[in-house]
Amino acid sequence: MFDPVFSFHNTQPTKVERMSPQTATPQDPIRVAIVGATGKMGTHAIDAVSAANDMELVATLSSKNELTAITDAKATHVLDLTIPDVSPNVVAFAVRAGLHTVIGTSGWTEDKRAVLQTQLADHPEVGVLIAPNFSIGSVLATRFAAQAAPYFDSVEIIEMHHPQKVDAPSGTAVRTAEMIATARERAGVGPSPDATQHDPGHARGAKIDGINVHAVRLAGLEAHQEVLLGTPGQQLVLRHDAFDRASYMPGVLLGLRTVAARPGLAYGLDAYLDLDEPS
Ligand SMILES: NC(=O)C1=CN([C@@H]2O[C@H](COP(=O)(O)OP(=O)(O)OC[C@H]3O[C@@H](n4cnc5c(N)ncnc54)[C@H](OP(=O)(O)O)[C@@H]3O)[C@@H](O)[C@H]2O)C=CC1
Ligand SMILES: O=C(O)C1=N[C@H](C(=O)O)C[C@H](O)C1
Repeated sequence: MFDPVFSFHNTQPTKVERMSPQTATPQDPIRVAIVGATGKMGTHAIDAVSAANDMELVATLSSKNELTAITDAKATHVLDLTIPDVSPNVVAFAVRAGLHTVIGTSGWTEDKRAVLQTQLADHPEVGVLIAPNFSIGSVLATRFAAQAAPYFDSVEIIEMHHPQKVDAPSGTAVRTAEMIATARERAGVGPSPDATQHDPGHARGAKIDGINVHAVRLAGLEAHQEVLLGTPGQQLVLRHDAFDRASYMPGVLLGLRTVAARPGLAYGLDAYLDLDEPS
């Protein structure tokens, strides 16, 4: 049944909506510490968490703070919006402290996720969400791309971002490539045809799980991605545009509201959404 607490549209649930059906008493507020609070995502997240009446913003950290500020503030949840080199350290601290953690930071490679799994094994009650993208449009575009990918000979990804972005390719592009590769492998579809033999400057992009990913950094852009799918005589283009960081905030709140009920590691916000598996 539809649960308003899990709705993308409901960024302001009332206390009544958050009552447990068993006890019919309001739940304690979610005590959130934001790490990376001075950043572009962090400043939006401060507003979103502060405006949510089922949450309390108890700590805001930047590179200048010790992580112990999180536990000093008695946070129950950590929202990590930092940089790829720092995020694993923040998350390891949070998991050790038994705090549910939502990660928006990019750069969570398979190796880093494996280390996190071992850390979580010692804290089985803790929930962690790695969300490469919090916006519903992007999550759906990635799912649609994975669904379509087995039906086309060729697939390539172009991600386009603002020039302040420190990592490439984007976490969203990596996740999209992984899901496309899995869907094609399950369907027994081989690699995209490509006669390229000489490419000393890597003009064909990075290969992520066998999928070519191209990264553009352009002043004036925010966060955009196209998945190009081609087969003789036709092309399908799946494009998502995030024009504003406000697009991520319903997903941030959904993650914070859900993570405690999902112990262990979830990868991708789609894990918290009721979506059909791509075929
Ligand atoms: N999942 C999603 O939907 C989205 C994810 N992102 C990702 O979120 C991350 C943050 O993006 P954005 O806000 O644009 O980045 P910014 O560069 O604007 O912010 C980075 C933040 O990290 C902080 N930071 C840096 N080093 C440390 C440290 N050692 N300890 C604690 N905090 C530190 C910075 O603090 P200080 O001010 O002190 O330097 C700053 O607050 C990126 O990985 C980005 O790709 C972005 C958009 C959407
Ligand atoms: O740095 C950004 O801006 C973004 N980062 C995330 C990523 O790496 O995919 C999400 C979105 O693309 C915006």
